[in-house]
Order: sequence, then structure tokens, then C-alpha cells
Amino acid sequence: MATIVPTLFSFVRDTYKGRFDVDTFEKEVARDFDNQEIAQAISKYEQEAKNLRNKDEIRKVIQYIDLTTLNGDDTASKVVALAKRAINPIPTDPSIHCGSVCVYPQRIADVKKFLTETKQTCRITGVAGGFPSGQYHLKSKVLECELTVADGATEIDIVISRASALEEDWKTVHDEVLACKKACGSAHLKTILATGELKTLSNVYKASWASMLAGSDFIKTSTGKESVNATLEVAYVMCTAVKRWYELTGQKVGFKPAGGIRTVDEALAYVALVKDILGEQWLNPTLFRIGASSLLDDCLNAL
Ligand SMILES: O=C[C@H](O)COP(=O)(O)O
Repeated sequence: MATIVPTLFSFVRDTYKGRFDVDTFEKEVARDFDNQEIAQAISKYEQEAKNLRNKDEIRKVIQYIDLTTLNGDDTASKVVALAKRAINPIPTDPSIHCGSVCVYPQRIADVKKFLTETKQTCRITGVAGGFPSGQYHLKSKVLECELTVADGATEIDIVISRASALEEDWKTVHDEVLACKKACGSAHLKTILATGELKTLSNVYKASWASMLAGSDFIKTSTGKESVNATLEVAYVMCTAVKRWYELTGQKVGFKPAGGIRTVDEALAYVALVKDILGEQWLNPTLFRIGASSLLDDCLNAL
């Protein structure tokens, strides 16, 4: 049994890798979600968040944060200040670091230069691949990923084509993510589903599946630029997909809720959800991040 299980995992993984078969996809994603069951689970997570609220958990939340600025007026000095904050978010405790610093492609080189000159390390996330609308030629999405990695990004957050998703063209969604994954080389790929624009939970599940099939290292809820960003409801569906993927392939895909998460209580509800659906093993920055521009302020106020 001990040898059969890894063999089965690698067989399933190799069957899926880089391939998209419409029939197999449709069969795997043909599932409904019970809204009442999700609502009950969410109120449980919100309750548990209150129990989790203590200094140790808040310190952990800080380490999950991809500390983000994604504004048109971002400058070198602004992103360097953000990187300093991500490296040492709690001035009295140099052992704590944020998950990464997350900026637009044109600002990656500024962060990289600062880290090189000061001999410091920090993961650098670049949003790329037509962020945030996804309404660009694939060639330009791929080039943007390549350039962003060349400038020093260690992680790339791309966004799926909502047009293809809403037209139920899941093969195109998959193929675009796959092309970006190849363009990222060894940089980690986080794929944003922009769930607020996907209309149904079934679409959220399908988008999760297409993204994981294409090799995403993480799936992420939102860009922060949609009118509806991260919710516990879509987190429930995405983590259910991550769990199913793990059961089938043995591969752990990370989860990143992002957009509109501003308070410790909100963040801890996501922690409770991940713990319940995926287990403690997902609760570390390798597999769980929170994309946020202002959550760190509330964490520091609560310490
Ligand atoms: O990926 C991260 C999000 O863009 C941050 O969104 P936020 O500014 O609402 O925290």
C-alpha cells in the first residue's frame, strides 16, 4: 500500500499535467454547492475567529500577509518603504516578516535594487499577465510575466480571463494559465480567479480546477480591483477544490484570499476556514497568504 499510493498520485498527476481534456474536466467539476451548508460553515468560522484572537495568532497573520501596494502613483521610495515594512513589520521583533511585498511590474526593480544594496531578503510578488482586467493579448501577458521575473520577482500573481470563463471556455482559461506558468520559470505562480466577476460558485470551482490543472502554485480570490473581492463563500469553494486536488494528486496548492481584508477578525475567519477544510498543514506562508494593503495596520493595533 505504501508504494501504491505515491505511484497512483504520480499517475494521476502526470495524466493531468499540462493537458486539458474537456470531458474529464466537465466530469470532475460537475458538482453543486449547498448554500445553506456554506452559510452555516461561515458563521462557524466567524465565531472561531473570535476564539483565535490572541497575540500569537495575530503574529502568524502578519506572516501570511503579502504586503501590497497597487496604485498608479506608486514610486520607488514608496515601494522601498513598503519592503522595509514587510521585512520588519513589528519594530520590536525582527524575527517576524510578512509573506512578501507585492507591487506592479514597473516597481519590481526598485524593490530588488533595495534588497541587493542592503543585503536583505524578502519574497517579491509582481502582479502580471494583464492584471487586473485580463483583457490583453496572451502574447503580452506572457511577455509581462517574463519581464517581471527578469526584474527580480520571485512570485507572480496573474489573473484569469473572465471573458473566457463566462463563455464557459475553460480550455482557454487553462491554456493561458499554462502559458504564463511556463513564462514564470522557477518563480511561483499565483492565479487570481477574480471571483467577484464569475457570477456562480460553480464557475469559481471550475476556474479553480482549470488553474490547478495548468500548474498554479496558488489560487487567489481577487485582484482587489473588482467591486466584490474576497469572501468566505468563495474561499469555501476554492479550498474545497484545493482539497479535492490534493486527494487526487498529492499536490498541495496554496490559497490566497485578497482584496478588502482589512481587520484581524476578517483575517482570522479565513484562518479558521483553511484550518477546517485543509488542515493545520496549510497554515504557513508556503501554502497560505493574505493579499492586503491595510490589514497590517489593524494587526499592529491589536498587538
Ligand atoms: O492582492 C492584493 C489586493 O490588491 C489588496 O487589496 P486591498 O487593497 O483591498 O487590501
